[in-house]
Amino acid sequence: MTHVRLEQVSLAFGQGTDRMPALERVSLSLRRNEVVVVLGPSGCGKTTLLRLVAGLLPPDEGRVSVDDRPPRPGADAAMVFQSFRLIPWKSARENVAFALPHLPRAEARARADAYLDLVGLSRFAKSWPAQLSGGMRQRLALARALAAEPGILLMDEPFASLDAQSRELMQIELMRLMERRPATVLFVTHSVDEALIMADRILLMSPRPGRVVEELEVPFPRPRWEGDIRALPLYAELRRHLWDRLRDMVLNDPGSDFHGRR
Ligand SMILES: Nc1ncnc2c1ncn2[C@@H]1O[C@H](COP(=O)(O)OP(=O)(O)OP(=O)(O)O)[C@@H](O)[C@H]1O
Repeated sequence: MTHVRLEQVSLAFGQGTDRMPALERVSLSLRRNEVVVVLGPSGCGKTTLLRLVAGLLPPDEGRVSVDDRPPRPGADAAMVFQSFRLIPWKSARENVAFALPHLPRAEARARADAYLDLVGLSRFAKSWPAQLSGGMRQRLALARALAAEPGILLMDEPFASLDAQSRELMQIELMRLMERRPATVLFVTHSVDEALIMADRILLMSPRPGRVVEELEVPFPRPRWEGDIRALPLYAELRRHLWDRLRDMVLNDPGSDFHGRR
């Protein structure tokens, strides 16, 4: 049942007296096909956490495992970034096919087309990234990640650079995609609303060093795009609670620009 596990993971960056702990004794487990959102202020180690799960960084202490084995970089998980990271001189189809180097070319193109169709970009297979809107580029980045058919999707503030409307539409799009192609999702955001809309479970992290300070099951039924869960009294209550905790963390963090401001 447990897909991803971190046990007492600590990690520091830098050397000697400049050494700074980024994560301290972080333990968590993700169930298969669960959507877990990591919410926390800047610098609390959210991106570092994703890189550990991807197997791109080894922990200094503790253990990271995927299906009880060390994570295999590039094989267990695919990442989606805020900055899209598309190749500007390749078409949409080629951008997706590029993520499938192990497949024969014709098969990679066919798989790319299937995933472009899944995210509603079939008509734009031959377009360059620069010809697409921000929301379309993010859908393309999502198609590229999904085309590798990963068991784990690691999403680093994927919708943060989109306008408010595209962001809400992409949240719904991702939820719909996850119903058709389930994956274990670890999703990083600064947005309390995004966390409450997307998550089965929210992990709240504190900064310097990053620790998981609270775990919250999000009880709203799915699908969440039918009706507006934001109108529910429980939504307002959870939102308030998360905001209060985030604000206190930032105001009490000597490393924050907002330290001490009330
Ligand atoms: N390669 C690195 N070398 C040195 N320090 C690093 C490195 N990567 C991260 N850090 C430091 O580790 C801490 C955690 O960084 P991380 O990027 O994981 O935080 P984050 O929560 O994702 O931040 P943000 O919300 O601002 O993106 C920060 O203090 C950061 O400066």
